[in-house]
This record gives sequence, structure tokens and C-alpha cells, in this order.
Amino acid sequence: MLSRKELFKDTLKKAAHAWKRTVELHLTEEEANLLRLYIDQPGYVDLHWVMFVPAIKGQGTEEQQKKWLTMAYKFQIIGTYAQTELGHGSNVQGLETTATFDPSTDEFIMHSPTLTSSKWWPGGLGKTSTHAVVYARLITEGKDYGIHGFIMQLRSLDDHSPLPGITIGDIGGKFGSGAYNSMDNGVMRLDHVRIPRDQMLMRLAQVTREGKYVHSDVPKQLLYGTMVYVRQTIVADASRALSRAVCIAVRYGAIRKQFGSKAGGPETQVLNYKTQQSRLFPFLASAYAFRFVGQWLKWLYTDVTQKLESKDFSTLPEAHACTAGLKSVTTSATADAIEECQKLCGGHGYLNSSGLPELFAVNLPACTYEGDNVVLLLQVARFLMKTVSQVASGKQPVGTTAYMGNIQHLMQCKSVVNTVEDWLNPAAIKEVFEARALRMAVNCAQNISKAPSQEEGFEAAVAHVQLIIVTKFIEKLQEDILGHGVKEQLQKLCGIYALHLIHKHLGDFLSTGCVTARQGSLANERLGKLYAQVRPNAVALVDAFDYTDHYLGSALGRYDGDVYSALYKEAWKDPLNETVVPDGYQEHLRPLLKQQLKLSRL
Ligand SMILES: CCCCCCCCCC/C=C\CCCC(=O)SCCNC(=O)CCNC(=O)[C@H](O)C(C)(C)COP(=O)(O)OP(=O)(O)OC[C@H]1O[C@@H](n2cnc3c(N)ncnc32)[C@H](O)[C@@H]1OP(=O)(O)O
Ligand SMILES: Cc1cc2nc3c(=O)[nH]c(=O)nc-3n(C[C@H](O)[C@H](O)[C@H](O)COP(=O)(O)OP(=O)(O)OC[C@H]3O[C@@H](n4cnc5c(N)ncnc54)[C@H](O)[C@@H]3O)c2cc1C
Repeated sequence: MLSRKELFKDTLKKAAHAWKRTVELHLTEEEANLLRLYIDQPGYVDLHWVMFVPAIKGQGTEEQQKKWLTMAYKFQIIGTYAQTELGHGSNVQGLETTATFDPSTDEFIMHSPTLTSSKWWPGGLGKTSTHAVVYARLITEGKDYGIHGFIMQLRSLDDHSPLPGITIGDIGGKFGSGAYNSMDNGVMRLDHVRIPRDQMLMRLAQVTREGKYVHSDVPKQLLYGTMVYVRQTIVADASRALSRAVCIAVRYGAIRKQFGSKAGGPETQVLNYKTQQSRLFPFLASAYAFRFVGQWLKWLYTDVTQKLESKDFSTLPEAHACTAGLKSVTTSATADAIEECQKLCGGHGYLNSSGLPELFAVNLPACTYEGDNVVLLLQVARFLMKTVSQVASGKQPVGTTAYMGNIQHLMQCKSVVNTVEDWLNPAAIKEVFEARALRMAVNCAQNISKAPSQEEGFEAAVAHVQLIIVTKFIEKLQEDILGHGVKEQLQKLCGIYALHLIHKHLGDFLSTGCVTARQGSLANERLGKLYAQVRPNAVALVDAFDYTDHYLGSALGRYDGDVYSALYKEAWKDPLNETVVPDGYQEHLRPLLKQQLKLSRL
């Protein structure tokens, strides 16, 4: 119910209070992250911690880190990540902002040469940030060396006014009434703003006092390292958002009753309808699947970071492909699922008090930020095409593409599934996913060799990423899992996750010859049985996410199931209900009614 201005101020207040508590309670970095997570309102601090600090850590020299991170960690400065421009987002190489070195003063001149080069979107830039890592084309000795990162002070640390040459503001209201409107995504134009040479982030490359450009011995892709880090965190966000939506829809489905009353008895819980289960339980399974793959991705990221520290860059391409692919597949699936959960809750799901509209609005942009999902999947396709060609020349693939080394078998194998029960076998499931992914990648590589195209391989990339998710779920179930019967429930969810994908993408599985039509229909039959088996534990499986009512923010998803009184109470809180007769009655309603009454009497 807050206006944009009130909402923004509320975010400032919460962020300041959270920081105060962080200091008072001596919270660790992890605990402070959790505190921000549960505040659950996008704000400038997200960009400060999730992008500004990591960008300096990844791209700054030790000296630069010491100087800037010391201030950033104490919130003496507030930073953002200013990469995207009005005319260029996905294509980072196309950015237009320039950083021209002036050897006479030992400074860079930061400039926005065109309207389209205005920085546009950075969170916190509009009204809050005092500093930013700004991405700009480095020009020295008359040559353009492409995009590099620069630390810039944007606002005075005394009175917060923009520094000379900097025009800065908010880009305006966004989708939904709350959601990202709490964030001051900003626009910024630079008019020949001078910064010292040592504010270029110099871990990847340096400009000497004389203006010479010098490469470091690290790959230039590390410039994109912050995005790899954030994409990894977004997978965990997607799993959390999806589990919230599913928790609301499952709990409500157990309360809501429609039709099916026998002899005057109670109606049927909508969760008992097979159609409801077949729409909802794949999301329940996906929420668990994304959580497990998110945990694995965090491990992969930590591993690649350790390797980078010892100058081993060999796993960087895989880390890029995995973070890009998983960010893309999980956020797209989550946005679609939240929208569907609204429909699964019927009309009440459309009310703000269900919590679903806000959840949808706040998670929808994850399909776009940190890399448009299609653009990122095309990066995965590019990685797969390279791997296929390496396999063809005898190189053994490793990591998530190791299965491609089994090319002889996977290109011609036939699924062993013969009965409904055979679809319980994780090895049989994994084999068809591997065969589908490999065959699609090889087909794509053949098509590209005939008619090269940047856009080929999107579907092959999706198949590969889904294989990763299925594989990581299966691997999770090989670990010890505490709790009586928990593993059995997770096995059922794993089956649902994999088999619903076979159902959804049956065209791919059939056209690549990985399963027959009969095997496809056996998979559907198995799926129906799994839904019925999961039903008795569905509520427990969402209770297990352990969300408080406060965090869930939903009248429909309440733990105690007292849905109707909650909806009723929430309705009365609406400002429209502050008066019995609405504002506007005297000016617009009354004259209309009176006039019509008069006319009818004539
Ligand atoms: C805990 C608290 C909770 C709080 C929650 C916070 C949640 C956080 C969310 C915060 C909210 C919003 C933040 C949003 C921030 C942003 O959106 S920042 C802007 C993001 N922008 C993008 O993502 C742009 C996407 N575009 C790109 O990444 C590149 O332009 C693209 C990769 C598409 C193309 O790069 P190019 O260099 O132009 O071209 P290529 O020829 O394709 O690539 C060259 C080679 O580089 C390899 N590559 C590309 N990217 C990477 C990478 N990231 N890492 C490693 N390697 C990479 C690529 O594979 C090529 O390799 P090859 O030549 O094939 O060997
Ligand atoms: C809420 C939010 C917060 C953000 N925060 C930040 C921030 O803090 N800092 C920052 O720098 N940026 C930020 N961004 C910007 C964000 O990173 C970009 O919007 C994103 O990278 C997508 O780029 P774009 O907007 O240029 O989309 P475009 O690339 O213009 O995409 C438009 C359409 O074209 C398609 N398309 C583009 N290229 C191709 C291709 N090669 N092949 C096929 N189809 C293609 C896309 O799939 C899409 O459908 C934010 C954005 C949002 C929405």
C-alpha cells in the first residue's frame, strides 16, 4: 500500500537498521546475508554486497582491494555495478561509455558520448550509491582496448549531491506495485569526468604512467567474473522463490474444497484432484531439484575460485556454462511456476494477500537481469559445440560434459525401459537424458557445419542443463539422508522431476530416438502413480521448507490453514475500506445516479 517514495524510504530504513544490528550483534558475513535475505525487499545493499564488493575482489589488485574494500566493508561508501546502458545490455562488448587516458594529468576521462551510452538499470545508482564500478571502453595512446572496470565516486560523501559532470537519477516505476519499486535502479550520464589512473581495476590489465596498455597473465574473461558469481547465487534465489510459491499452493490446495460432495458430506480438497497434482507436483519436485543443484553449483563456484587463485583457469569455461545455463533454466521455470501457482489457487491467488503477485513480480526480472535467459543459453550452446568438436578430435571431456565421452554408446543406445516400474531406475532415467542431450548437441553441430548460425543450439542447451539438474538430484540421493522415510520421499520427487520433463519434452526424446512412444506412455503412467504416492506427504514436504508465516506473507499459505479468516481480515485493511462511502461519491457517483433517476421519471 506504500507509494513509491514511501517504499523507497522504507527500504533505506530497513537497510540502515539491518546494518546497525549486524554491527551490534557482530554477525558473520553469512549471518548478515541471511538477515538481508529475510528482509526480503530489493534494495541498494544487494548491489553493494552482491556485485560491487565482488567486482573489486575479482578485478582489483591487492592494493586496490585494501583501499576500497576496507571502506566498503564498513559502509563508509555504498557501491553499485554500472555496466548496462540505455542502448546496450546483453552485448557487453557493445558498451559505449569511454575511459580515455590523459597522460598529462595521469587521469582517465570518463564520458558518455551518446544518449544510448547513458548507464541505465544499475540498482542503487538512482538515489543511493556513492560509488560504482563503471564499465567503459579503455582508450589509451589513441587505441580502443575494449571494456574494463573503473571505480568512480558518484556523490559527495558530505551532502550526497552528484559530483561535477555527473547527471544521475532514477529510471522510473517498474512492473507491479511493490517488487523492484523499492530499488532505485538508475540512469547516469558522464560529462568528461576525471578520475585518477589507479581507479582502473588493474588485476586483468594495467595502464602504465606513460599510458602503455599491459595485459596480465589472467584470461580476459575474468572481467565477467562478477556475473558468474551472481548467476550462481541466483539459482539458490530461484529455488527459494519457487518453494515459497509451491508452499502457498500446496497448503491452500489442502484447505480449498470444490465439488465431489457425496450424500451431503464435505466437498473434495482440490489437492486431491489428479489435474491439480499433475500441474503442482512437478513444481514441488523442481523446488527440491533446484535447491540441490544450487548447492552443487555453490561447490563448483568455490572450487573454480580456489583454482583461479592458484592460476589454474582450466575449469572457467565449464563454470561459465553451468552458471549461465542453470541461472537461465531455473529462473525461467520459477517465473512460469509462480504464475501457474496463482491459477492453481483460483481467484484468491490473484489477490495481493495471497503473496503470489508480489512473488511473481519480484522474481520475473531474474529471467532478464544478470544476462537474458536466451542469450545465456546460447552461451551454453557455444560451449557444447566446442565440446562436441573436441570429442570428435579425440579429447576426453570432463565435468558436466564427461557423458559426451561415451559417444559410441549414447548415439545408438535404446532405452531399457519395458515396464512402468523400470522408470524407477535412476540409471535408466539418466541414460535417456544423456542420450537426448548428446544427440541434440551433435545434430546441432552438424546443422551449424552446414549453415553456421549464432542462434542454433538453444534446445540442445536446455537438454544439457536439464541433464545436469537430473544428475545432481540422483547424486544427492546417493548420500546419507537423515530422517525416517525422507530419502524415499525425495526419490519420488526425483522421479517426478525427471519424468515430467520427459512428458513435457517428449518430442525431443522421440525425435532423437531416445525413447519410443510406448516408453513415453509408460513414463506418464509412472508419473501418475508417483503423484498419488506423494499426495499424503505433500503438505509435510512444503512444511519442510520451514518458512514462517511472516516470511511467506500469504493469507492462503498460512501454516495453521485458517485461510478464510485471514483473507477476510486482509480485505478490511485495504485503504478503500477506510470509509464506508468512497471518496468520489459526491463528485462523480451521486450526480450520475441522481441524473439517471430523474431521466427515468420523465
Ligand atoms: C544473499 C542476499 C540475498 C539478496 C539477493 C540478491 C540477489 C542478487 C540479484 C541482484 C539483482 C539484480 C542484479 C542484476 C545485475 C545485472 O544485471 S548486471 C548486468 C548483467 N549483464 C549481463 O549479464 C550481460 C550478459 N552478456 C554477457 O555476459 C556477454 O556479453 C556475453 C557472454 C553474452 C557475450 O560475451 P562476448 O565477450 O561479447 O562474446 P563471446 O564471444 O560470446 O565470448 C567470448 C568468450 O568468453 C567466454 N565467456 C563469456 N562470458 C564468460 C564468463 N562470464 N566467464 C567465463 N567465460 C566467459 C565465452 O564462452 C567465449 O569463450 P570462447 O571464445 O568460446 O572460448
Ligand atoms: C530489475 C533489473 C535490475 C538490473 N540491475 C542491473 C544492475 O544492477 N547493473 C547493470 O549493469 N544492469 C542491470 N540490469 C540490466 C540487465 O542486466 C539487462 O537488462 C540484461 O542484461 C538484458 O539486457 P537487455 O535489457 O539489453 O536485453 P536485450 O538484449 O535488449 O534483449 C531483448 C530481447 O532480445 C533477445 N536477444 C538479445 N540478444 C540476442 C541474441 N544474440 N540472440 C537471440 N536473441 C537475443 C533477448 O532474448 C530478449 O528477448 C538490470 C535489469 C533489471 C530488469
